[in-house]
Order: sequence, then structure tokens, then C-alpha cells
Amino acid sequence: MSKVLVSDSIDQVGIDILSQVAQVDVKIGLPPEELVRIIPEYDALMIRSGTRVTQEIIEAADNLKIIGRAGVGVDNVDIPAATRKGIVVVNSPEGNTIAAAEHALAMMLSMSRYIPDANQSVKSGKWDRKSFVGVEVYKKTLGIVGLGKIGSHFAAAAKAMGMKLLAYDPFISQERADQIGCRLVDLDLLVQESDYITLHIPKTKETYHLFNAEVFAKMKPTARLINCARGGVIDEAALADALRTGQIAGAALDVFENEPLEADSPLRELGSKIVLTPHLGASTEEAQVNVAIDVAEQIRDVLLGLPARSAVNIPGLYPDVLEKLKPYLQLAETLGNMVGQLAGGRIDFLDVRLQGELAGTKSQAVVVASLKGLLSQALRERVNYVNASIEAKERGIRVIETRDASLMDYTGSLHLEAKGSLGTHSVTGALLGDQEIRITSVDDFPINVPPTRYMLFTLHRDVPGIIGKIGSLLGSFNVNIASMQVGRKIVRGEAVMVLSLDDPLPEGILAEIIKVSGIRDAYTVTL
Ligand SMILES: NC(=O)c1ccc[n+]([C@@H]2O[C@H](COP(=O)([O-])OP(=O)(O)OC[C@H]3O[C@@H](n4cnc5c(N)ncnc54)[C@H](O)[C@@H]3O)[C@@H](O)[C@H]2O)c1
Ligand SMILES: O=C(O)CC[C@@H](O)C(=O)O
Repeated sequence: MSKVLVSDSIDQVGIDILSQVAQVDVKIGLPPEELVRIIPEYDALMIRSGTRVTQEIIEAADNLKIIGRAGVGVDNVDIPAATRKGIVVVNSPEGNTIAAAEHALAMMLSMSRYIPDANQSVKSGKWDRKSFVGVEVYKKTLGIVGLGKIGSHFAAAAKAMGMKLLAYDPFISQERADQIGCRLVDLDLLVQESDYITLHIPKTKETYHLFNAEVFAKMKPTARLINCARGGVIDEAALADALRTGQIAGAALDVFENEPLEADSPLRELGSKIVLTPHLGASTEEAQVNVAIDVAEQIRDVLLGLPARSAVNIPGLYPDVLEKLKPYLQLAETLGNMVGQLAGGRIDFLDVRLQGELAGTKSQAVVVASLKGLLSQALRERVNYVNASIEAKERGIRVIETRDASLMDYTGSLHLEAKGSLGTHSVTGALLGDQEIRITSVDDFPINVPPTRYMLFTLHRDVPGIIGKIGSLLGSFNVNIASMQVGRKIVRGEAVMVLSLDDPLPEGILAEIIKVSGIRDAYTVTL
């Protein structure tokens, strides 16, 4: 019989589902070294946000087939390590959406009316009405950072309370924002105009310390900040300073860079200016039942050899179809990710053209894989093969699918074209020897390069000396070039240069590249 380890507290309904197919051991609060020691016994691991599933634990997990996260955020799981080890990671993308949005609303209101402090005061025997004069949210401007599932639900409730809504989300279309009733603005404007700011973004490289001293300096002195998304998106030391010095009026936080919050955190010393809860966003009876059922059912299915519906690292397809299509799905994800970055964050449409033998395959999975790649910059692990199409639709991305079996320059190739905030761009790719990915054109200029982690593309006039200039410029920034190729249609005409780099491009270098005479445009792609 399979064995499942449940290492955080989950609702009994989840245990009951798992018990239909496995022996279930509930062991909460295990120290990491104990988890490393016992994990080889288990076929599945079910967690919430409390357990950190590190590379060390995954490497020791020789029998593990699936990790189930009863919640949305999988930033406590080392996904690349799990993927490398062939372990499916599943989550519950929607089970706690309402709970988290309602918690953020509760935080906004209790901060505005000093409810935690007033409650404490009455319970301590006082009847002090003067110290707790609050502010109304009615007619105030609310800035929503991250207009995804939770941000949208918060928006609907805030609108009903008479708030004016601004939103910052580089991956959401104006059309979608209009539907929700939000004015889409840049972060600077949102920060300057909002009376309340609520964060509903994932923790990524881009969002780490997105709210920092510089941002607090731009906020109104009467502004209040709510974070029920992820710790780490706020610089906590800078927030404590901003509250202490009166640069902003208040904050309400459910999540922290280190959890549990350190005993000596300056955030604990800010009296009625701050409301703190211990990561309770998902802690409602309803949400815990939802996420427990959602994830336990997926663990049960995978242990029975069936696909998972919300896998964050492996497509939810039947194994035989998957096996055949796997290399093409990888190609589609890579091209989607590339064209998404070339076209810019806010995508209007994606044209997926299946060529050669690929035109005859079950294309839906290839289209979905392209969308998964396209949305991966915005949604990271939250986009999967199940929700990629819905997420694209909600973002107002039009998807066009075409087939051309007659195009046979490679056995099968895939051409993706996307229009986004940086313009319309295209990439084509094919498989070499049925496995190895090759990029065979960019913006219809023929090339033949394997995708690499850091890439630089330039559009330029094919004139002598230009390659040397780019090489020297990158050298002066200590960026090493691993390979370089030029694609052109006619000699001395328009051309594209593709450079694979060993290092990421430092800030500001793209602007220098564009200044080089003959260069028309330059783009970076990180895979
Ligand atoms: N406190 C809790 O207990 C709790 C509960 C549930 C979810 N969460 C967290 O809340 C967050 C939002 O969850 P969701 O379900 O709404 O996710 P979602 O994926 O539906 O929405 C996230 C949104 O953030 C946007 N985004 C990504 N990068 C951005 C950036 N750099 N700037 C601005 N916007 C950006 C995306 O386009 C997307 O629309 C996640 O971090 C999740 O882990 C916390
Ligand atoms: O497990 C929890 O209680 C928190 C879940 C929440 O942070 C999430 O991302 O889903």
C-alpha cells in the first residue's frame, strides 16, 4: 500500500480521501533533518505553508511521486529540484481565493477603525473612545497591485463599498481591468495617488522588496498598506521606518519575509499603526475544506496512475499522449516564454502556427503549452496546463491557431507570433533528432540556435563592424558571450543578431546597445 505523509495541519476531509488508497501518517512540525530521514518511506507528501520542501528533502525522497500543496503559493517547495527528480507538484489555485481576499478586506477595515487596539483596550477594563477615531474607506482611492484571482475579488468588494480603484499589473489587459472596474496605471502613479494599497502578487525576483524605502517616500502620509500575499514583497525594515517617521499612516500584514515573524522584529513595536496576523489568509473552514479536497483528490489520482488536474510542473495529460508530445510541449513552452518576453508583458494576441508533421498532432496541448510559456513570466508556477487557457482568456489574450502541413523545412516546426506592449514579434522552433530544441527564426529572420538561459537579440542593419561594437560593449560590462549568430534575408539588409550569454545583462546596458549606430532595437530573454 502507498504511504502518504501529511506534515502540516490539513482538514480531516483530505485525510479521509487519502486513506481510500494509502496509509496516511500525520506528523506536524517535523524538524527538517527528521523529514530528510523519513521521507524515503513515502510515496506522497501533503503540506501547507509550514513545511519547507528543500532540495535536500527532495533529493532524499527516493519514492516520492507527488507533493501536494494545500493552497496556492508553492514558493516553499523547490520546484526545479522536484521536476528534476520527476516528482509532480500540485496545488489548489482557487480553493482559498475568497478566504484570502476576505482576510485582506478585514485587515483594511480593522486597520482603519483600530479594531484590534480598541478590542484590547475594552478587554483591559477601559472605556476609551477618544483614542480610536478611525477613517472611512468610502470614496477613498484603492491601489491594487496584482489583479489576479484574489486582487479581482478584493476589487469587487471594494467597489461595492464606494472606493475608487486603481490597479497595477503588467500582465493584465486594459479590457480585463475595465471589466473589473479598475483604472490600469503604472506603479508610480498608483503609489502616489492611493489612500490604500493592497498587494496580491506572487513573490518573484521582480517583486522582491517591490515596496521599499523609495516607494514609501512617494506614498501619501495618510496612506495605508495591506499585504496578504507573500512576505518578501515588502522591505520590512523600511516599512517600520516609514511608519515610525509618519511617512505613511498604517499597515496591515498577514505574511512576512521570515515566518514565524522574529520575536525582535521592529514591526512588533509600532502600536496602533500596524495590524499583524500570523499568515491567516487561507484560514477559514471553507477554504481549508476546499484546498484539502482539491489536493487530496489529486494525490489519490496520481497514486492510482491517473493525471493530476493542477500540476504546476508537469502537464495534466494522459501518460501515453504526454510521452509522444513531451518534446513538442517543451518546444512550445520555450517559444511561448521567448515570444512573451520579446513582445512585452501585456499581450493582445498569440498566433500559434503548427507546421509540417506537427500540423497533424493533437494540437490543443501544444497551444496550451505555448500559452503556459507565454504566461510564465507573469504567473510563474501558478500557470499550468489546466489553467493556461483560462488565464489567457481572462487576460484578454486572443489565441489564433493555424496549421500548415505543407511547410516541411523541418519535420515539424512551431511558429509563434505575439503582439504585446513592445510590438509584434515572432519565433519559430523545431526539434533536432526529435529531442533537441532549435530556434529557427526570429521575426522571420532565419537562424539556427539552441535556446539558452540568457539571450540577447538585436535588430540591426547588416553593415561591417556592428558585431564588433556589440562584443566590445558587452565586454566592457564584463558580460561573456557564449555564442553569436546573425540571421538576414539579404546581404547588408535588415538582420537579427542572437547572442547567448553566460551572464545576465546588467541594468542599463540595453539602453547603451540601442545607442550603437545601426542597431534598431534590442531585447533580452531569460529562460
Ligand atoms: N495570506 C494567505 O494565506 C494567502 C492565501 C492565498 C494566496 N496567497 C498569495 O496571494 C498572492 C495572489 O494569489 P492569487 O491567487 O490572486 O494569484 P494570481 O496568480 O491569480 O494573481 C497574481 C497576479 O499578480 C500579477 N503579477 C505578477 N507579477 C507581477 C508584478 N511584478 N507586478 C504586478 N503584478 C504582478 C499577475 O499578473 C497576476 O494577475 C499569491 O502570492 C499567493 O501565494 C496568500
Ligand atoms: O496554508 C496556508 O495556510 C497559507 C496558504 C497561502 O499562503 C497560499 O498561498 O495558498
